[in-house]
Amino acid sequence: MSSGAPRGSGQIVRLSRGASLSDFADRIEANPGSLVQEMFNLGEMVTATQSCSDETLLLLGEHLGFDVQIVSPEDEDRELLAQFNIDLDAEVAEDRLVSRPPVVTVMGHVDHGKTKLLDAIRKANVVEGEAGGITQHIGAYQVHVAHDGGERAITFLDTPGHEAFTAMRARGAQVTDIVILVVAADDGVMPQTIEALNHAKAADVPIVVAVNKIDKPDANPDKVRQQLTEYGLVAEEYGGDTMFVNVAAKPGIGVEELLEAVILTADASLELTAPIDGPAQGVAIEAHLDKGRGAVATVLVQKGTLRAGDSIVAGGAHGRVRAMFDENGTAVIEAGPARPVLVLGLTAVPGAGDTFLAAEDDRTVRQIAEQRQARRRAASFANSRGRATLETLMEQLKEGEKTSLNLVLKGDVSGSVEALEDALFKLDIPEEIQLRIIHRGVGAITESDVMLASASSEAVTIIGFNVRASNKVRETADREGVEIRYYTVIYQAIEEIDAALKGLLKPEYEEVELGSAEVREVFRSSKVGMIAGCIVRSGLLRRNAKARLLRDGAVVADNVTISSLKRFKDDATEVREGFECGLTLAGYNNLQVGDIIETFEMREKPR
Ligand SMILES: Nc1nc2c(ncn2[C@@H]2O[C@H](COP(=O)(O)OP(=O)(O)OP(=O)(O)O)[C@@H](O)[C@H]2O)c(=O)[nH]1
Repeated sequence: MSSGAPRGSGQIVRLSRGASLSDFADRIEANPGSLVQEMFNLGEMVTATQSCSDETLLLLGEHLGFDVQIVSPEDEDRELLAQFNIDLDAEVAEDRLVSRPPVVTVMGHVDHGKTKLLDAIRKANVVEGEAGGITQHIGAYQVHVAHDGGERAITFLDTPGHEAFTAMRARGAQVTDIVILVVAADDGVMPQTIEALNHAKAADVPIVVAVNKIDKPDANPDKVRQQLTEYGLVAEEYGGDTMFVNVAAKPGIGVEELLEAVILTADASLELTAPIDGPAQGVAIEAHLDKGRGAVATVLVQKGTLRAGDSIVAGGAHGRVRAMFDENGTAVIEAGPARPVLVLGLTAVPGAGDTFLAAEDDRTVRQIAEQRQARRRAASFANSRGRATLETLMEQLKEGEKTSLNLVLKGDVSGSVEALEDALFKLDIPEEIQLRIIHRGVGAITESDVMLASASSEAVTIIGFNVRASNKVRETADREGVEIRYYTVIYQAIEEIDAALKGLLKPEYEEVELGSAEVREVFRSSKVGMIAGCIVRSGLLRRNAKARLLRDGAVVADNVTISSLKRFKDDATEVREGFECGLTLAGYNNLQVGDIIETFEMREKPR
């Protein structure tokens, strides 16, 4: 059956990855309907505006006699940069290369000690002797270790876990050189150990195994070595080529040996060099909007040197580097390869995994950013055309065809939102359920998020990852019947959403908010540390209750306890709305005026 679609004789048709039949029709000056008909004849039901797989586009091209070439987003970006005479992959003369530190990501099963290990490594920054200095979380940090009579640097990405790793890879950013796979010696190899290992293998990244918690009485480090041989990781002492190091992150045992193993692995299997001169290139690791400082992004320089004052573009954001800081909050004026720095001066928040580069002038970076934004808008428009609209979805729901879980994702940094989204789409979702992310963003949960959710359908849940909603927004949510759930651990969010999807969600405890207070004054006491003078804004505060601390709508401390509570000079067990009080938080000593203290209790949830 002929449908009137034109036939080619081998002409090249370039299509963006995920193009629709309509896009294809545009290129060959055909009627989109004719291509739908052709696909139907080939046995596939595809609508004109739906985003197509590579296979579909290639199949149709072959059938019609066109040489379809699918252009990946990375290729498109290369072509865009070429217009500005920028070539990210330009060959650099051997004598212009310098060796650079390895970049390491820590992965492993939940609770096996990734975070503790990252902390221990930070503290073991032996050469610079920064002990006592307070390092800030900027998404990455560098340590210096003594090696072979000299000094070597190692860069750590300090968002542990493979979610962030895969989210970056999904954007085409290959950042990690070495993976430290943490396995708790008392627990052994667990499902996420294998997952992490597979991610590292898929990315062709060498692994160093940190056998952790060897201080525990039931630790069995040899068993870990044995278990991992089944997955192709054979310890050197067993004749293999993977370095295993016994550590105990909590008391800080074996950290130097582990760092030594990282250096040895880098030297044995990688040639880590990069040009140090020329405009900087690299990857944005995480970014967020700061009330006072605007867009704040941590970038990892991969080539060249980034300098204060440089014009840069990161994803669709551009600007001039107003100031740069390292993980100790110290201002830096230049950053070479493998150096992570926090950058101020971008006009917008880039995504985690977005490439960044410095260019000649403001105009170039602005034009690159604008073109990227335009391309993204076009791509997301194409996607939304392909997806069912909310109306069609609601019709389906009414007809009982499909159930859907609609989510709005809000997080403190773009990396966490992406990691969450990525992990969500990897869930094994029952067929009759649709999972939709109707909106995602960085920052506190706002009135407009709630309105968006309530306008959509009944089944919208807002997920706050390390961010909260203000009392006012919460009231709106209650009124509109919009559910808001808060998480601080990706794994936990995923687990609960997974359970919700499968209709199994029956948490035994729920958080019941007691009240909130605003910090009006802070003072230090040599005896009890930091005291906050507060006014209770809603509900009540109770001594020994759990609390979390919010600053500009973001959670800065969670799960702390109100350790003392006073009205004037007297100890109080409770202080109610409208009253002033003084309090201290156990485990948190950096209170600031304007901070909001939210307190809550865990209560058994009625079934
Ligand atoms: N005894 C002992 N406990 C440890 C050690 N390392 C970590 N822990 C404990 O193990 C628990 C989990 O450690 P984390 O560092 O939070 O583990 P994680 O892998 O980052 O966990 P997730 O973020 O939940 O995936 C904490 O209670 C730590 O105190 C260790 O070397 N020895």
